[in-house]
Amino acid sequence: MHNDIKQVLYSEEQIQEKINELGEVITRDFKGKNPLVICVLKGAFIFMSDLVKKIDIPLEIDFMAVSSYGQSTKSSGVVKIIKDLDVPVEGRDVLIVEDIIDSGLTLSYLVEILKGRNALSTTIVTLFDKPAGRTVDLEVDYKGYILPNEFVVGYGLDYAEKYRNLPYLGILKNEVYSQS
Ligand SMILES: O=P(O)(O)OC[C@H]1O[C@H](OP(=O)(O)OP(=O)(O)O)[C@H](O)[C@@H]1O
Ligand code: HPA
Ligand SMILES: [Mg+2]
Repeated sequence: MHNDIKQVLYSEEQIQEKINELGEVITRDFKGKNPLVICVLKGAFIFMSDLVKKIDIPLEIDFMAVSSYGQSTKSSGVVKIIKDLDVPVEGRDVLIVEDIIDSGLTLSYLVEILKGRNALSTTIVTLFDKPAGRTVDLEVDYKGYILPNEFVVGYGLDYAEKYRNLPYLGILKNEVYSQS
């Protein structure tokens, strides 16, 4: 285990099991459709790559980079688009792939943008959900694990851009925050 981590919440194996389950359900629910699967960068990049391998229907992928946390453990409340999609979403069934939903601000903003561009449908899949952090109403279609109200890192999630490469999800030691 990394020296800055005080507790592992979900191991690599547990995460893969959950992704297998999510992939099966999504495969069943999207049969006959050709969804555009959107990865919300950066955090969702590992989940996206593991999940699409478990979705057994034709699909296309695209990427959008947004950021609201910066170097902090609290959302700035302002969601910035850093990279937009390459393809139009008009008339498409869109599946948005997110690593974590906390306040809900990032996704409520994204869903509004995609609806404004006339997506046929918008569906959300998140690997982790922190319902206690929510400040806006958001309907989430598929959730992996429900988390306690703690700042977590690993499996794509960062603190100040670090720890994304940890293969598990963990909680940082308190002194890591106080040092920065
Ligand atoms: O529900 P919210 O409170 O909006 O939080 C969730 C969002 O915050 C994180 O992204 P961040 O803005 O840190 O960018 P990153 O993915 O590049 O780390 C995470 O990856 C989600 O996209
Ligand atoms: N960890 C990392 N990034 C995040 C979190 C978290 O707990 N919540 C929202 N973005
Ligand atoms: Mg982040």
